[in-house]
Order: sequence, then C-alpha cells, then structure tokens
Amino acid sequence: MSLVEKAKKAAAYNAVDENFPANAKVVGIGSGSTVVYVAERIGQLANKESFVCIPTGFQSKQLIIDNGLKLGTIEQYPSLDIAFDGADEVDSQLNLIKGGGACLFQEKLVASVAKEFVVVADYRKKSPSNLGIQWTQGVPIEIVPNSYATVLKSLYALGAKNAQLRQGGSAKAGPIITDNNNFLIDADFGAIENVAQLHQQIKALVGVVETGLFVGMAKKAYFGEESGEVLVWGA
Ligand SMILES: O=C(CO)[C@H](O)[C@H](O)COP(=O)(O)O
Repeated sequence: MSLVEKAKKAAAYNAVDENFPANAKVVGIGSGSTVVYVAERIGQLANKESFVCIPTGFQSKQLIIDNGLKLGTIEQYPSLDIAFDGADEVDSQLNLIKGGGACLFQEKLVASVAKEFVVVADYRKKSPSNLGIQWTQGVPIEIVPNSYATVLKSLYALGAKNAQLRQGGSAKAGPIITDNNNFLIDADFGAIENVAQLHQQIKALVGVVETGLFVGMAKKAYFGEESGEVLVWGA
C-alpha cells in the first residue's frame, strides 16, 4: 500500500473509531477514495444492523452495499446523526473545497442535515492558509446544463482567473454528467480571501445548483500524515 493510501486509511479508521455515535441510527457515507476506508471500518461494526446509511452518490451507494450496510435514502431519512466525507482542500477554519469527484450536490445535501460532519483526508489536502492554494483545479460548481455559457461568463465577472466546463476526457466525449444529471464547472479564483462571500456570490447565479465551497459545515477533519500519524483539526 502506498504512503498516500496508508494515510487515507489511517485518517478514516481514526475518524470512525473516535466519532461514530454508539446509538447512531442514520449515518452519511460520502464519496471518493478516502471514504472507501470509512465504509470499510463502519462495515466492521458489530451493530451494523442497527443503523441505516445514506449515500452521496452512485459510488457511495455501492460502498454501502459492498460493506454489508443498510442502505437508505435522504428522502426517507432527512436528518442524520453523523456524516463522513472526503475533501479536496481544507483550511484551518474547516472550510472545504469539495466536488473533485463530481458528487458535489448530494454531498452537500447530506452534510447539511447531519448533526456532525467529519472530514477524512490525506496530508495533501491541508491548506497552508486560504482555500485555492493547495487545490488549484478550481472550485467545482454544479449547474443546470443549459446555463453553462451564462454561468461561465458570470464567473469571470466575479473574478475567476479560469473557468471550464468539466469534460469526461477519454472516458466520455463531452462534459461530465453528475448523478443529478447536471454539468460541472471548475472555476479557479486563486487564493480565496472570503470563502463565505464567494460561495454566496456564486450560489446567487441563475443556473447554479450548488457550489463546492463547504463553509462552516465540518466539525472535525482527520488527516493521515506521511509519518503514519493522524492529525485532527477541530473540536
Ligand atoms: O468531493 C469529493 C467528491 O466529489 C471527494 O470527497 C473529494 O474529491 C475527495 O476525494 P478523495 O478522498 O478521493 O481524495
């Protein structure tokens, strides 16, 4: 197992071991490569029949099923005891950039209704100061497909240095389609001075479904370090 992979696993296992509520009934499972280890660890719990897991997308749903966990929907369970998810970048205030894996909207929906939201990541995700320094691919923004041209134009007006419709690359000709049948834009604003304000400005654009800026939502962040230790930010 590579150093990065070991770091992801250590962060995920620690986060579950230290935060999983004994009497949890509804648990959010996020998306990405680090959350794979969250689902694995939760799948090892002796009481796994006593709670239901809510996914943040297709991959997440498969993780829940593959680990023998009970699958539920956010429509059935609109309030969660805890949610775990990865991040693309985390600042010291626990603001996040998310959506690198294109699961943005459902990830925010699940996190927004969880009593506790715990982030799991490897050492590369820590921002030295502002968001946008470590993750330079741009802020992911989920949009209604036919609004892409107007939203792109507006993002440049808001100060984006670069904004691109995310393409499927060799896996798909044309833009990526999210789990909610939307498009994604990645907008690079450089180092973000005011995360909350930028989120509000982008969110106000017609056609924007949700931004990948998660402001003041996470309670804790667990980082697997290169040394093998786990660093915890937050309460
Ligand atoms: O936001 C996400 C998906 O949209 C992921 O949580 C984020 O990209 C982190 O992924 P990984 O754990 O693979 O680094």
